[in-house]
Amino acid sequence: MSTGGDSGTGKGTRTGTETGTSTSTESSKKKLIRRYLQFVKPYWHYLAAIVALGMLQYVVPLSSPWLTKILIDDVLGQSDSGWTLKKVVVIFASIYAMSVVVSFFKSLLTARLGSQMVAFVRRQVYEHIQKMSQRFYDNQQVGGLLSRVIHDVNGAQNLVGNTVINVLFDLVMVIFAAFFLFSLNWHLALLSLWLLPIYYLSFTNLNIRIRYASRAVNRQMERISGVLVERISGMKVVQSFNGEHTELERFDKQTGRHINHSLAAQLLSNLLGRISEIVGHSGTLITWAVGGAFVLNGEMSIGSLIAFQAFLGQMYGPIQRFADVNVTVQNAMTNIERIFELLDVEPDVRNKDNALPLKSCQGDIRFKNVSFTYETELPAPRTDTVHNDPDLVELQKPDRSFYWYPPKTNPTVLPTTVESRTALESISFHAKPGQVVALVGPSGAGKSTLINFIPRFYDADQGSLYLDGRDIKEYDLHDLRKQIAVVLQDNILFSGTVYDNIVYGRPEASMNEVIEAAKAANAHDFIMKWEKGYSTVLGERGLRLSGGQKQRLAIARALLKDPKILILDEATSALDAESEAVVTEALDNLMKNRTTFIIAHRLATVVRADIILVMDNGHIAEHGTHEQLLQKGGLYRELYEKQLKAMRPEGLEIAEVAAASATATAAAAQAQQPAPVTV
Ligand SMILES: Nc1ncnc2c1ncn2[C@@H]1O[C@H](COP(=O)(O)OP(=O)(O)OP(=O)(O)O)[C@@H](O)[C@H]1O
Repeated sequence: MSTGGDSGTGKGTRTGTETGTSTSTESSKKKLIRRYLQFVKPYWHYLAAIVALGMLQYVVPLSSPWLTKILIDDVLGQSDSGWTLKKVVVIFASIYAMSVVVSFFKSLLTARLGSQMVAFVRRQVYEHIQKMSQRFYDNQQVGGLLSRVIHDVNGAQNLVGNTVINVLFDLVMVIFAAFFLFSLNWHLALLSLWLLPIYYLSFTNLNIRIRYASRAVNRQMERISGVLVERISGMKVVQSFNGEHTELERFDKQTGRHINHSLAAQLLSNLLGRISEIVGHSGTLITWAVGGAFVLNGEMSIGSLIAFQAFLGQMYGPIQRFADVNVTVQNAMTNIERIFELLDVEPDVRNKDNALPLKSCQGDIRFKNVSFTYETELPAPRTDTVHNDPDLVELQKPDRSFYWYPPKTNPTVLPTTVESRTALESISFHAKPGQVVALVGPSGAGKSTLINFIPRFYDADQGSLYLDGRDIKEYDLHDLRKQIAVVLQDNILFSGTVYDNIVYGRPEASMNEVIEAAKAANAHDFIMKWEKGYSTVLGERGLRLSGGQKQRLAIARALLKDPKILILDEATSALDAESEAVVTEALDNLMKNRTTFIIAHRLATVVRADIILVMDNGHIAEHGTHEQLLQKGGLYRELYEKQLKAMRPEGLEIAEVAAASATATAAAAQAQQPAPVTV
């Protein structure tokens, strides 16, 4: 076991690997925003229109103080400047009307920009995670991933949401307001704005803490969804062990932490808002006191003072609004960080640049010195808590010093440990086209791991795999997988109709081909017994079907694909005798003329296999045909006798069971002469 990671110095050191959603090396806020803008780029025309409308919208707050000044000094003060009450009111009315129309369209476009961008980003994230190998999924909780695809993508949208965009316009207005303030009375402007640097320092120093709290909020949300998805899918286990109370307690604890982090962010933001309020009020007080004195001394007109106050409001108003929406902004920034963290993880099973197309193949498979180690990345156990709770809060905090400059807010890397487990060591064998390779051996021996290399669910750490004499990594991954069908023990059927599930094997297949495949898989008859036949809708993961029915649909799906290579986890143990017979027949149909790798559970399969690989502790302990291995008297014979013993009815000797089993499989065995084993 080795440890890695960073204990929270704020330096993102790990780059993307598939062992986890490691932290992006993109560090600065600017880079983050620049990357984020790539998401906005396809919708630049919306953005341009929003900016144009935003500019128009600010005609109201910018022109109102001037018009008010004119109203007070020129119209009500009855100067002879040519302004009339009617003129001023008409201009006010036109500006207000324009503002309403502009606001309407701006909100409409902002909403459109947000929702289209969300769909675009979500698609990119989904496309990316589909490219990931199993190594990536080994280290992920489904709910955690969901949280990124749904929650973080939604949050990231807030950066182009109405409130935030308004704040950006507000900031532009601050510049205009400052200009008008200085042009009205620069002495007063300097006096009323001197508190701004204090606000800036408070802002930068509180902001980093808000960002850290937001990160903790999002990570905690990821944990909550991870556990929720796991527990909801395993509700049967929860209920059967009366685990509801414990689960609720855990949920309360997790959501409690989420609330605490959210409240911390809110509190900090609130504090910032109030500091900005104090600064704003102080500016206003100074203006009334000093500006009032100026008016009394005749150095300033009443209209100018009122206009000055209005512009000052437009200066401090946006600053305060920004402090208030800062939580949303910081949260959106951490959502974006988390999306990039995911997008930066490079898939470790990739297509070569000039990969060979593979239209058809013979199905000749050779493993040469293949070794593999699983690496599981886990959160480092905490040592500083009483309960050592695995999903406990963040360790990362900004260091405590007060910054006299804007502090860096690089994402931190959570400390992790990597557990390594060698699953296969130096595996070599050769399966000729059409041969059946049976994998037998004790639990945990490495049988499932071995078959995962053929469709490249994983790539071997050492050694190579050859298909028709070429390294499989040279072939186009998509083409390679077209040649292979996988039927697993726990076959997953998707929500949809029976037809949808079978045609998934080859989407361009005709209805007749689907029916033929279902017939060969012994599934047609039970499908036709249902009122809606092939249009019957299956529940999530095909829950409405029995184990045998599910398996036969999965076999039909594989048959429709018509692959040259077949991978089977032959699970018939859960089936009753009748189902086993029909599933066995379906499997036999499926295996015809294909190179088949089968994790064999039934004696009949093992006996008939061309090559039996007896796996033990990541090695091939023995190999050969059934007879050869029996004669050898090693691990295979031991396993074989154990299985016979388990099958033995009361009072029957092992030899008699073996004879019965041999008779049962004799016909099939005769049809298929064992081929010489080449290992
Ligand atoms: N995703 C994984 N991450 C870490 N270790 C794993 C993973 N999958 C399997 N292992 C480990 O690799 C070893 C081989 O497992 P594998 O599933 O290949 O065995 P198996 O022979 O198929 O067992 P079984 O017959 O019980 O299914 C075991 O020690 C197992 O704990």
